[in-house]
Order: sequence, then structure tokens, then C-alpha cells
Amino acid sequence: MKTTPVTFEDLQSSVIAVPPLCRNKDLSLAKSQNSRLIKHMYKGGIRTLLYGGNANLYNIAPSEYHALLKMLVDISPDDMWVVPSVGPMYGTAMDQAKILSEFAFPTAMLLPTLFPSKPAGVATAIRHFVEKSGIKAVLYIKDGAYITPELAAELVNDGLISWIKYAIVEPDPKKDPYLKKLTKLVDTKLIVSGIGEQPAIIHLRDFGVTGFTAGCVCIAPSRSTAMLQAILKKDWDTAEKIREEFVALEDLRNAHSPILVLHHAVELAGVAQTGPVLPLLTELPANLLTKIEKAAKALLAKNG
Ligand SMILES: N[C@@H](CC=O)C(=O)O
Repeated sequence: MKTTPVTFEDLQSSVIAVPPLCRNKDLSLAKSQNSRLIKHMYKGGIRTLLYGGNANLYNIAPSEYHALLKMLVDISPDDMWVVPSVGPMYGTAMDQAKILSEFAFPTAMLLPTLFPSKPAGVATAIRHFVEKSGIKAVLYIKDGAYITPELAAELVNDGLISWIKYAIVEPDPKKDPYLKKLTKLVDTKLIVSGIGEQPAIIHLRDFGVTGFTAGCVCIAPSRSTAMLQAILKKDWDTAEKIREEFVALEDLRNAHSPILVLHHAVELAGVAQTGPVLPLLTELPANLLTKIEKAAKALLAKNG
């Protein structure tokens, strides 16, 4: 696992894949299947993994956190940069910060929650997390009410933030007052588009942010990587054509649960056995799985 500090080059050199977490029937961590998934992504050019929402880390027990981190260290290639998440609740994040300090992860992300939270409290939690873990935090902005752009900028200016995962969903991503303000206050080299392939072209081209995170990349890593490369070359037509390849599965994710559809899709495509889902989530009904399988296999077929 790569342990060097986060650089702009790191953020741009790979799509930041946000994978599901494979579990065995008894809900224990499925080391061999997680390894299989990482190998698939690695072969498609992925060098950064962010274990967060799609891995359902919202629901992980603090007592399992050490085993999770150890497994990620054990199964990650030497040049793979791995970003675990903590929280979203303050107490959980503080206990996880202590566990993280026993490892060499260069950064970790605080999962967001709107209840019970206030922007100034979120900023304090980030400060306490950095103090306790000894590493910078990834700030995940998923809702404008979570933290103000001004508070986000203060945290950046105080040297506490490695990068920002920007993930506020707008009906028209071109019209995004929050991102417009954020990019005025914070160096765009530290801001990453955090909603998958769909708004990535607009976020990178029109707002100048640095890279993008994605979930469907776990199925078609070569295609998502090709899309990032096309964007960086400003080959917008190629990037747009590749983006369209992801639409069918993304539409299912948006309709039925981004986390759960991805979790099933990785298994149904035959990439890795993701297994059961940790409560408070649960598996999707069987009548949806045929549609997910079709879209997932079609996307995998494009991966080559
Ligand atoms: N939520 C997005 C990007 C990852 O955070 C996805 O799952 O595609």
C-alpha cells in the first residue's frame, strides 16, 4: 500500500474508486473476494481506493475496524493508495482515529451525516479527528447544510484537509452555486468531483476540479480510466461517449439505491462475490436483480 502524502498528481493519476465491501454469509470480512475485486480494478488502471459509503462503512462496528484496516493493508498492491473512512458519528470517528493511528494510511475520510449535526460541529469534529489520528482528513461535502464553503476553506487553510470530495447533486450540474463559491475559496487542486462518472466532465471542465470518484468504475475500471484520460486531454467527445456507457447502471442506482445496486451489480457481473449487506441496509428484492445483472454485464463487456 502506498503511504506517501497525498499530492495533486495522486488525485489526478487515477479515478478514485469507491468499492463495495465483500462479506461472507456470516457477515465477516471476505478477504479473498475483496482481493479479487481490487485486482480487477488494478488491472483497469485504478490506483486509488476510497472505502466509504459504497462499502457501507456507516454501519461498521468499531470492534471490526482494526480487522478491516489490516485486511486492506494486506490485500492492496504496493502502489495502491487506500483511503478508509470514519464516522459519521463523532464518537465512532474518535475511536476509529485512535485505531487509524496504528497504521500508515496517509489520509481518511469523515463520512457525512446531517442528523444530528451542525456545520460548526462538523468543523470541530474534523479538527479533533486530525489531532487524534495524526493524519489529514478528506472532507466529504454531500449536502450544502453539512458545512459552509467558508468553514471548509478555514479547515483547508489550517492545513487539516488532504482533499475535498464534492458530491452535492444538482438537477443541472452546470448550475451549482455551492461549487462555484467553493472553487473561489479553495484551491481547485484539492477538490475532487464525488458523484461518479455522470457529472464528472462538467465538474472538471467547467469548474476546474481535479479528478473524480466513482462506484461503477469497480465494474468497468478500464472505461472509467479512459474517461479520466480523455477529460485530462480535453477530448470531450470521447469522454462524453464513455460517460454514456455508464448511464444504464447509474439510472438503476439512482432509482433503487446507489449503494445497494452497486453491491449487487459487482457480484451479478461476476467481478467478485460481495455477499450479504450489513444492516441497517439490506439486500434488494429479487425482482430487481435481473435488470441489475443485465446492465452490469453489459458494462463489464465494454471493459474488454
Ligand atoms: N457516489 C458515487 C461516487 C462515489 O463516492 C458513486 O458511488 O458512484
